Amino acid sequence: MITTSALQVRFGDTTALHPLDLDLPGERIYGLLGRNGAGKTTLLSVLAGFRKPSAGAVLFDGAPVFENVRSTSRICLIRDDGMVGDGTDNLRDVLDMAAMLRPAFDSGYAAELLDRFGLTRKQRLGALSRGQRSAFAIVVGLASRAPLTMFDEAHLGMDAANRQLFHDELLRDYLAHPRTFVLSTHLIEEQSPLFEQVLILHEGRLLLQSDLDELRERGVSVTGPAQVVDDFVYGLKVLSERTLGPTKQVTVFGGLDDERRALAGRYALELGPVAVQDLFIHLTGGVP
Ligand SMILES: Nc1ncnc2c1ncn2[C@@H]1O[C@H](COP(=O)(O)OP(=O)(O)OP(=O)(O)O)[C@@H](O)[C@H]1O
Repeated sequence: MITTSALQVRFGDTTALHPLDLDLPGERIYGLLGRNGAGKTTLLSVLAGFRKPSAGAVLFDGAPVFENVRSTSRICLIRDDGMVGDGTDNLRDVLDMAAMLRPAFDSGYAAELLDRFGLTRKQRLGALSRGQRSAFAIVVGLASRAPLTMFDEAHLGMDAANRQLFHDELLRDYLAHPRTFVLSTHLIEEQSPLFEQVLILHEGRLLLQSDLDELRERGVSVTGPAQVVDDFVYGLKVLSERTLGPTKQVTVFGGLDDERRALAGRYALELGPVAVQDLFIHLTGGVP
């Protein structure tokens, strides 16, 4: 369980995090979303004990995090630069070091993942491509089996197949070894199926904490013949529209009452869950 109380981070005149009270029960997968500069990296850094808060507290399973080795050995933050060691180290050295520092590190699992990402232990960290560096950082993050594992845009540069492998492995290993994951991402549609809960930070404040299912019920997608859809959504709050030939899909904010649902049935319109990305853009102020 992670708890923050009145957690604040300031950089000179900039307040990156306004007093923040969070309660994140353990053994869940959290998605951390926010526009550029919203405070995601700052939050993850203080949760991991990399940075001292300007005020307030962070507790992991009831114990403070900053300068507390007992807590930090159980927390793993993979940063967006993917640098999990010194550039001159080869991957074997980095894995050996991680195994030494992290009580739950599984070297066999790391070897298996390394192989699946097409990496070898002899490669030098500094000589990996951007996507390979991210893949290696993910190997370290997953094999650490840290009770709190956080990935800050860890997929940067990875191709679609490797991102899929990351998502599949994360889910598989989470089910086999339940622990808490926090994933910060801008790939909202791609990663949201992984999330049990979504946190949205906006301008250094927690705008929303919601189960994914509840979030998706905040809107509806309506699909059908363009003119029928336009008539149906008249007067509703439209978040986005997509047209494909004669077919149109419109995302509306808010639920539909029984009368409107019956009407949709009568006109054979297809109703579906809302795209999290559409909601996110709406909730964080729309397209500039
Ligand atoms: N070292 C720093 N010195 C000064 N200001 C900083 C520093 N790090 C972050 N900030 C500021 O704090 C705010 C939050 O930054 P942060 O990196 O946490 O955002 P983010 O949500 O991770 O953004 P992005 O999605 O662009 O990575 C921004 O206004 C940023 O300019």
